Amino acid sequence: MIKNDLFLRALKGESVDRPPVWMMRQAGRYLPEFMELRKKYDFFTRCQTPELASEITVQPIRRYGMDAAILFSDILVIPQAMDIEVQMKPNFGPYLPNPIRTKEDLEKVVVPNIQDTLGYVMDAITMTKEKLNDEIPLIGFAGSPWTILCYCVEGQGSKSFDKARGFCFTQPELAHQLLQKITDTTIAYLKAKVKAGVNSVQVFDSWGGMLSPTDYQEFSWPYIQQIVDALKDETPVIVFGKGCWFALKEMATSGASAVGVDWTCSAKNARYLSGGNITLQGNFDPARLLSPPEKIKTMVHQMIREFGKDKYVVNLGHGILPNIPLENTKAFIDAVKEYKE
Ligand SMILES: Cc1c2[nH]c(c1CCC(=O)O)Cc1[nH]c(c(CCC(=O)O)c1C)Cc1[nH]c(c(CCC(=O)O)c1C)Cc1[nH]c(c(C)c1CCC(=O)O)C2
Repeated sequence: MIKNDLFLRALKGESVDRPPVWMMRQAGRYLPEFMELRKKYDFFTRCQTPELASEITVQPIRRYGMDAAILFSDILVIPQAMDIEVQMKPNFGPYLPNPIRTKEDLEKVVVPNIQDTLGYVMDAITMTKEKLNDEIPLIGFAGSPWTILCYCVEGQGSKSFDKARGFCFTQPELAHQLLQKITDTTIAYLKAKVKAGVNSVQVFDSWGGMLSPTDYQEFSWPYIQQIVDALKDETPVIVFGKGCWFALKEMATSGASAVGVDWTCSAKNARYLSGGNITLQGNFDPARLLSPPEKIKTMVHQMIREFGKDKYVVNLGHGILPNIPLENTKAFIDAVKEYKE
């Protein structure tokens, strides 16, 4: 039994005294204690060593006391497990030297055995659960199949993922085959995470907003729906799509427990588009955390009033930026804890 279950109650839609709070990318580069470990170990060593991954996961909790922890890992461990080489290059980001562009490339992509390839993630979950000692829930995550395809085809990060989108329109059959392989792997992966002890999972469709609303319905949404269908009876599922306000209705009626929104969609509009009944999560502009702490508190209280304290999880609209002062993050979290109707 988890002592602080605010987050899980909000996902169930129960009434709470104040909404729960966590931050996307809360285990990250804005924390000096994270930067210390980053000096000593490269990115995938940090992901693959359960002692390090679990330590990094609890670092922000120790400092700020969020209402949920998110396991330190990356969405790109999935392509890695599928035999696609992924490097994390300093000052560059993800780099996949052999991107998937042809039928031959696709044939080499495997749907792996999860325990053999990603067993280290399950070990990190076990170790993190011990460290958290049932104080707060632990969130597991995966990228959406479309967002993973973006990296697999583009071979690196991009502002618009032109090659990935081009692949879908020039070779749609291959695109669907790749999306299905990623989906099958992701479902098995998330089920293993639940078995290992995570209390909820979030699907990050970080690049869903690169697609037109019509193409989203072909290349992204059906695969996320498969994941929700496969997981929803085992754990609460959160679907977050960056720039995907147009899909809020599908998301809200998919069987997911909550839907994440970014800051380009107002609370009012998000409630309207999602039908008004589902738990929403978001959507503070990450750059707003550069405001003075007192201002942050005012803005957070305003945001809670706009979303309403119930059926709401306070979060950023995307990941925290590396240059956010520590006291500003503290102001964000404290503002939620101090909130009173
Ligand atoms: C698109 C995406 C990726 N990874 C992720 C996404 C989806 C969420 C989002 O859109 O922000 C998800 C992710 N990546 C990481 C987490 C950890 C858990 C958390 O605190 O939220 C999560 C949930 C750690 C990480 N993943 C990465 C870092 C920074 C690199 C480092 O620590 O050396 C961290 C803390 C590396 C990464 N990983 C990825 C990129 C583009 C980069 C490099 C860009 C950058 O530097 O920010 C891919």
